[in-house]
Amino acid sequence: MLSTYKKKPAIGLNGFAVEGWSAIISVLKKHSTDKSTVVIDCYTGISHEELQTQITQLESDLFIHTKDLFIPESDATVLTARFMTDDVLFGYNSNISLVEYFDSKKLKAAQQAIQEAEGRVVVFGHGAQLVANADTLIYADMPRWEIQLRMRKQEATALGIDNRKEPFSLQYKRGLFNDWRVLDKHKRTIYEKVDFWIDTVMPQAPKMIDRQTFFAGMDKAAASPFRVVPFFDPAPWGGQWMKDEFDLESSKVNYGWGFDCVPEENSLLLDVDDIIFEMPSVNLVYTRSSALLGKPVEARFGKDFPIRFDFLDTVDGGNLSLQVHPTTQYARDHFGLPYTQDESYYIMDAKEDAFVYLGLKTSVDGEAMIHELERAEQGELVFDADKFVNKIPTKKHDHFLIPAGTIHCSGINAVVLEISSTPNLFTFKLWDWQRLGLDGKPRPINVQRGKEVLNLDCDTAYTMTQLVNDVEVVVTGDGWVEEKTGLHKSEFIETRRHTFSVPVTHYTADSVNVLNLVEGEEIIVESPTDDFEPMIIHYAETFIIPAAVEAYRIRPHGASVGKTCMTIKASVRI
Ligand SMILES: O=P(O)(O)OC[C@H]1O[C@@H](O)[C@@H](O)[C@@H](O)[C@@H]1O
Repeated sequence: MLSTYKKKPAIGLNGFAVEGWSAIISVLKKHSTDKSTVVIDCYTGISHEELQTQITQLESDLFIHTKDLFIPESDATVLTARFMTDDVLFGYNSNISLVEYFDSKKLKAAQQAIQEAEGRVVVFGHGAQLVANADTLIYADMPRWEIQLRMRKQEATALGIDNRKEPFSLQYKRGLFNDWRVLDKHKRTIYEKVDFWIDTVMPQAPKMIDRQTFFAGMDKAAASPFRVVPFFDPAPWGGQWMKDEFDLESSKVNYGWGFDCVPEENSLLLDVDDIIFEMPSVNLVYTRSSALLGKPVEARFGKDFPIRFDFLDTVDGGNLSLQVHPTTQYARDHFGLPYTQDESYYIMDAKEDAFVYLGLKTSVDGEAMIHELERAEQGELVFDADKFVNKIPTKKHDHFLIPAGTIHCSGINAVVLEISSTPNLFTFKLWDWQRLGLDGKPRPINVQRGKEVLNLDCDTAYTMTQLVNDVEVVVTGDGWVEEKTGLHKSEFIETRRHTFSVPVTHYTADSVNVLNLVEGEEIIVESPTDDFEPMIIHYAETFIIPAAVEAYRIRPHGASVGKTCMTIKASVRI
């Protein structure tokens, strides 16, 4: 099948961009005099070797790598121990500042040496900006998805610690709970000062843009519909649907995950006069939060993008683990999360035998179920999910609402579009069907945590009335219908489904909108007042409308003209 799904969406603009190390070095040489201080700060995941080799071409009289000014690894381990915890999966959100990684004596000595230096000074590494007043400040950034790939290949060192030999889950835990928080906090303070941004996602094929181009990209993205770059990953339960539908690499055994809108992990592409510059999309959230999120959303969530869209493909795969997510208070107490992992499953596609496990059967003895789960965790019995949990047949366009604390999982042969709050690691697996993870080992089960958050009052009646297809028509017009499909009243996301064969006008109403074309081949998103360039969207593509857009119009386009299309739209309840 010919796929129309675009895997590399980019925001087009004119500006300054160069590619290749020799072009980058020559721009930097021109930009800095022989007596100036050039500072190259960076995120984790970059190749320190590649960068350092190239930077030495700047011919400095004094070269400082911040790793030589850091506290020893053993001290960095102690510094972060409280946030890393002993749990194999979960840490606690760190509040460490980057400056705490520096040995204060070494830092002072370096600053003294810089003052006394006569020629060009180059400072490179994490936190380089904290060492010297830069005449030229460069930032080598890296999207989190690429960092994860490099962690798996043991190519990414952590902040102040070389943990490449650790299992991926521990490397990721350190990134998520500590390093990325520390580095993001620092990056948020220097956006306005950075003269040049370097993209080294493709080894030995770097790109560089300047400050004006960076902000022009941010301004354009915050004022028009845009997409982030989706990424796909296999899973123990992964399926075959996305492979065909999105034309993914056929040699992979399966694809379970499709992350289509997780701005803290996805990339954003700027197409600067045909040079494609890749950066973490969270840069947009950090620099243009009020235009993107909307002021009331920013007031509540700060610079967090609160909505996540992703696909879970189990077609010819397996059941997800039977699981539950922490309540808000549990997530605060145990992980330092400001809000928890509330979810919903919108069914994109389903085979005849597809189903979802959701909520407890009426009259189930919750304590007895937990006891059996505990015994199953010990390998003493095979847990009989059907005895305790509602197994609900599902079809295309069903919407299941999954507030935290609800026992759930999608079964085999479905394609779920998860429309959820952003946190996505906080899954307490209760039962994993005696299956191994992709690494050949059983995945960690968390009945002990799960039993503390399970909502035992969520029985069949509650599930069927409150969590399954709680759909209400909001308004209809000639050729279109708008329905409210969720989420549950205890979740902060509102979802509206539009079924239409004619143009429909939408209003952001002070909240970022995230949409997906769940039916139909192609639509076009336009500004009723010509404020942004029209954007074409294909089946299953997720797209983001910044709150500042205010009004936008969607109509069937191309092959879909005259046909009925459907979008699902998520926004934050204000
Ligand atoms: O945890 P597994 O079994 O891989 O399930 C896959 C995923 O299911 C979804 O519902 C989410 O809750 C994820 O957080 C979870 O990880």
